[in-house]
Amino acid sequence: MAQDVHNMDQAERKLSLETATSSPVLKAVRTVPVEKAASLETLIRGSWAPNAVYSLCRLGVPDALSDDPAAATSAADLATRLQCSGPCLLRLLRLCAAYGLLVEVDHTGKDETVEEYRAAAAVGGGSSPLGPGGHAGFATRGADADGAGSSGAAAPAYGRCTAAAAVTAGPDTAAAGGAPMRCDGDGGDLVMREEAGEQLLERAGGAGSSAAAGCPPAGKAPTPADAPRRAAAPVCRERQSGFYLTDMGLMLRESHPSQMRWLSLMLGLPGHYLSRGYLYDNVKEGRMGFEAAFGCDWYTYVASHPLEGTAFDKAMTATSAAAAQTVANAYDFSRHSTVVDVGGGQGLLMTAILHNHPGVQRGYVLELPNVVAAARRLGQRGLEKLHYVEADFFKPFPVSDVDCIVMRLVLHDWPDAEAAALLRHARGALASHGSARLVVVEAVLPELVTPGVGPATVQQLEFDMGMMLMTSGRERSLSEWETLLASAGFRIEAVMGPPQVKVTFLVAAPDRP
Ligand SMILES: C[S@@+](CC[C@H](N)C(=O)[O-])C[C@H]1O[C@@H](n2cnc3c(N)ncnc32)[C@H](O)[C@@H]1O
Repeated sequence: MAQDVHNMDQAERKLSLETATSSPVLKAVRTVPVEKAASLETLIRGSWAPNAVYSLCRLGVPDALSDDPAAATSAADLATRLQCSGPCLLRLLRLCAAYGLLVEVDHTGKDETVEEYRAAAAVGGGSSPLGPGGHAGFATRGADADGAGSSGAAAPAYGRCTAAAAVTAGPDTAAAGGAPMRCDGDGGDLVMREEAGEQLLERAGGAGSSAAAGCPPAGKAPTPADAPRRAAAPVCRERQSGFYLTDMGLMLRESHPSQMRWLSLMLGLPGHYLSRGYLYDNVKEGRMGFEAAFGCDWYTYVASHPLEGTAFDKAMTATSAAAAQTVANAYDFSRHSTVVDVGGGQGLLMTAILHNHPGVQRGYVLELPNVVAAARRLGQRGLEKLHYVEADFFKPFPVSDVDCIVMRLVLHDWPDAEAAALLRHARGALASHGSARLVVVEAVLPELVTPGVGPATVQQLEFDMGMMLMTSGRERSLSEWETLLASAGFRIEAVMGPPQVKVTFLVAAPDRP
């Protein structure tokens, strides 16, 4: 009979795997070390990071949270300001704090350690009032050491939790949908634990300690005399004063020049997030996952979804910032008089080219009408040479006799047939003199993926999945780039740039100028 591996501990699982592999029936099956199962589980579960950061940004946490540890805020206070669920926000903040990059918990307060809590509880005659885990950010001020604030506020009734529910969360917690504590008041030892974002005070066994821990027996209403006892066992005190933003978290603020917030919004909004659920359909049917999910292509979709459209355009700009300088510095655009950035987004790369190469006389950004409108609203002051041109790059370009065409992260959006069509239009727009060039800035995949490829290659392969799902596009190896470019009349002259994701660039010349 099949064993239930979910209920086995690691040793049992290993044994079971070994038994299975020594069985004559299964002898072809290799022994799999248990650690590999753990790695596989990690891979399967994946990371919550994109969704967590997206939610953080969408809620407005980076703008509401201080970056000063001294001004750390409880989740409950923050939730009140942001009008969201305190317990849920607490859990989200804890996860982000665990990721260790965006948010930290202030540990500098004077609050007691777990041991001190236990000692305090023992002095008061109770045991283990604090359950596993801290409870940072809960506004549990009802039982400060001096007893102040442990009001006999109307106790919410939770099952058998009656009188002692007077040990409630502070007033701000309630406003934030916070966590009143519950307790069984029938004489067992009391421990706190967390469940569904709430702190629970519950009976762990033993007798007679509940009152000492602050809970009168069930059915007995709290009396003023209960207050000092609650104070003696400080089950309700915050251990940590709250959360604050790290330097990296600061970059997620709306006003931060890096604009990285938009990348997290783009990746967390339905267009990107839901289409991942269609990976199977994409592979099974060869049909673009995005279209299976939304019934249209990505660019049609963003034209009628302004938040996603804006997030996409700004995310492109945000992730282009470093690359724009790299590209503008690494290739000598000053050899050309007219440069066109096809699908150039909001014009960041063209701006860098014009700044770095005063010899360039005119810079054009060819883009879809909605992107051009948004880019014009942004405005690039002092750049008279920069022109935004509405265009559909699947039609002949509205510019001609161009010295240099640059395309960054445009061709990877499209399958070979469309990419070749686009390239033919580019070929048609280039001047016929011998120095006209096409500069393609894209990732270059290895020809062969060997074991132990580095994180940059893994990232490229992940981008490849994204392209497949979102636009039927693809990342390409050098030989694939050669074939594609040749099909539109170009030959690669040079492969330049650091071997990093998306900043390798291919300089191509028309094969018959
Ligand atoms: C992946 S983004 C790259 C943007 C920019 N080159 C960069 O590096 O940040 C592709 C760009 O192609 C533009 N685009 C898509 N379809 C287009 C079309 N048919 N005609 C013109 N531009 C188009 C999109 O608006 C988008 O800005």
